[in-house]
Amino acid sequence: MLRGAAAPTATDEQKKELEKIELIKKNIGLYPDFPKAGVLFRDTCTILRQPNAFQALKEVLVQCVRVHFVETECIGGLDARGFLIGPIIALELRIPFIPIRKRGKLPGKVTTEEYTKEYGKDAVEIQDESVTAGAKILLVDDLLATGGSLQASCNLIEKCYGK
Ligand SMILES: O=P(O)(O)OC[C@H]1O[C@H](OP(=O)(O)OP(=O)(O)O)[C@H](O)[C@@H]1O
Ligand SMILES: Nc1ncnc2[nH]cnc12
Repeated sequence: MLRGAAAPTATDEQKKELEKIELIKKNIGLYPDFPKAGVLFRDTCTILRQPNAFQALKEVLVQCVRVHFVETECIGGLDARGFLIGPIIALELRIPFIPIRKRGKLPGKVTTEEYTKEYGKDAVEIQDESVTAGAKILLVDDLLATGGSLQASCNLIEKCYGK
């Protein structure tokens, strides 16, 4: 910024976006010591009880994909809470939604990846037939803690030759 120039002000569009983000944040439930001592559990499902907040979430995420992830060809969602958010984005963008599930839930030929999370171990799976080689898949979930679930899901996509 030039010395003496006025500080840039947010456009009306940006202000609306920030209001939506505030509304979303306000509607996330906080539960200390769940499911075990020392974990602050952020309950994103509380957003779904407030249609205005849920609508704002959809709009913010769809806009984010349109602006920042323009090459997206598929949305991949993580079990279970990524299934609440991913499909509404995919439908709005008219692109496929691919579920990444916990071990043992998907039929047919699957690829598996094990990982460690904030409070335990787990494994995720994807149906091999759901990934076209080279497809650009944007992964969606409600929350990052250690990042283990998301990293494992990225590994899965790469094992199946997706991007
Ligand atoms: O970044 P991480 O440490 O991997 O943690 C984040 C993940 O943990 C939660 O899911 P969880 O595995 O508890 O499953 P759920 O959605 O079925 O409750 C959350 O919805 C993310 O998927
Ligand atoms: N802190 C947290 N809140 C909600 N879900 C979680 N999954 C892993 N860590 C979590």
